[in-house]
Amino acid sequence: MIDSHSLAQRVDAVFARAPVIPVITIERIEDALPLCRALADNGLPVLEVTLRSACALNAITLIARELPEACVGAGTVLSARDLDAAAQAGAQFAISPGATEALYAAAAEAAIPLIPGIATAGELMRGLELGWQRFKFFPAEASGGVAALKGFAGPLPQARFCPTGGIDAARAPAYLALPNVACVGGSWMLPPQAVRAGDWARIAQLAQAAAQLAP
Ligand SMILES: O=C(O)C(=O)C[C@H](O)[C@H](O)COP(=O)(O)O
Repeated sequence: MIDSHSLAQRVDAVFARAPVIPVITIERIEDALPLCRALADNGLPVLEVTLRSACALNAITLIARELPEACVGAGTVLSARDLDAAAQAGAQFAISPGATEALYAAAAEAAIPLIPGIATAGELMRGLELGWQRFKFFPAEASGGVAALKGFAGPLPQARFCPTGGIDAARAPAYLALPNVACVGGSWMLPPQAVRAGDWARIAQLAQAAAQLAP
């Protein structure tokens, strides 16, 4: 059985560091440090590096070693194997778009906290039943957005969320104003053309604006 209170505290310590968690897919390992520096040095120290590219685990290792002031986590954690690989690589937390029984079972034994994804009240109830209280709400906009989170707060007030999916600078403040939202995730500060061009100044500027978002 997991220690529900301490798990929530560990996740809250991550969530408290910034209002926005950038969701980063690193296609070229040489981008990892300059890209993550542009984010971390401009107010976004919590980084979700998705396991969606070949170099993702190497990027996590590099960021964990070279940017100790950042807090790097693994995103797109879909299985027990992904969770183990993320922890081995040096990720400080793991985050998933959804959750399965196998993933919850592995997470109960893992060295790093898992932030499971939920989109419905039933999925949320299952996570709460297993002792989780902090979740990713994904895909946020498509799953009812701010109204859905307001709905969860009535019967299930102990749950707090990092909504992600379809959120941008314009939509983020309405989420951040909700009492059951700790922070939001998104990729809007990483326009693909800026990443491809290595335009770290542009990313730094968007990161600064995101870091200033608050309810
Ligand atoms: O890879 C995962 O684990 C995901 O859950 C997907 C990401 O969270 C979204 O791709 C980010 O959302 P956007 O800001 O809409 O780009």
